Amino acid sequence: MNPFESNASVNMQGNFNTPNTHKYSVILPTYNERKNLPIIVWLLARVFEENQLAWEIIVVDDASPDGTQEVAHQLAAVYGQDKIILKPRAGKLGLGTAYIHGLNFCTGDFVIIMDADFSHHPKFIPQFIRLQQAHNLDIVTGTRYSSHATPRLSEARPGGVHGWDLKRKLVSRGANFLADTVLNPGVSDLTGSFRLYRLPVLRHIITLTQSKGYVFQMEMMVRARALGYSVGEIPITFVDRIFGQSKLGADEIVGYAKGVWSLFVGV
Ligand SMILES: Nc1nc2c(ncn2[C@@H]2O[C@H](COP(=O)(O)OP(=O)(O)O[C@H]3O[C@H](CO)[C@@H](O)[C@H](O)[C@@H]3O)[C@@H](O)[C@H]2O)c(=O)[nH]1
Ligand SMILES: [Mg+2]
Repeated sequence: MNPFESNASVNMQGNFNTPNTHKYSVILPTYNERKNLPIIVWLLARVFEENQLAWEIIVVDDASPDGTQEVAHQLAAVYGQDKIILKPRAGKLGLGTAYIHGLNFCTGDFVIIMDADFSHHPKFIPQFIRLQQAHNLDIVTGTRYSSHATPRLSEARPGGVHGWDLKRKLVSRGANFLADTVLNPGVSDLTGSFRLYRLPVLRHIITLTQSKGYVFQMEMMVRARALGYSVGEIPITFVDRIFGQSKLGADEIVGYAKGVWSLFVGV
């Protein structure tokens, strides 16, 4: 292992050694996240400021009836219009297209996509960034499972899930098992959506991706691997939301199986 790599992994938990002049854009898709948005924004701002990183958050709200957008406006007034950028849509158009929409407004060098309900804790972001920098990666993905990446690009400990019932755990495991077996992209958490992308890489993959809903994450990763982009994995603990409800329904599960099938036929 060269000294640069060993250095980088030793410092995975600490502060950055050299000034990081990159800018990080977070795309936060929201649907009825009025109670969660202020806290996730506060946590994100703290992580970025503590690590002296340039940042912005693009909130893509799909006309949430609970008043999420009013909260986003208030947050923009507090943190600055250049930091909290609300880019709403007229109705609930799905998670995949929310990322596509948000990406149009990102001005960073890297894009982080994550959920707004604390299932993806911002505390993991510095680890994503360190792994990306240590190996000049195109993508770093959070994993709730045991990493499939080479040990160099991951960590031995597995991630985890808290707060899901057995049915939801089986749906997630089954979805990953199905795509892993049929498409074999070599990434352990295909359905997870806590990821860091190099901006042009995300733009490239997103133009090829056809899915609209939750299946989007899986299709993005399968396409990234097929295109030869480098992917590292960071174990994360996914904690189910406290406020509000998941928007994953039976139609999304059917859409997922269809997505695996069309990639199998087409990739
Ligand atoms: N703008 C927009 N946002 C949406 C939509 N649907 C969901 N969201 C937002 O997307 C995030 C995730 O939605 P949840 O409803 O909380 O998803 P989940 O069931 O917890 O699913 C999680 O795990 C899945 C895999 O196991 C992931 O595929 C999914 O992305 C998410 O991480 C939340 O911030 C939610 O407000 C939509 O149609 N439009
Ligand atoms: Mg959730």
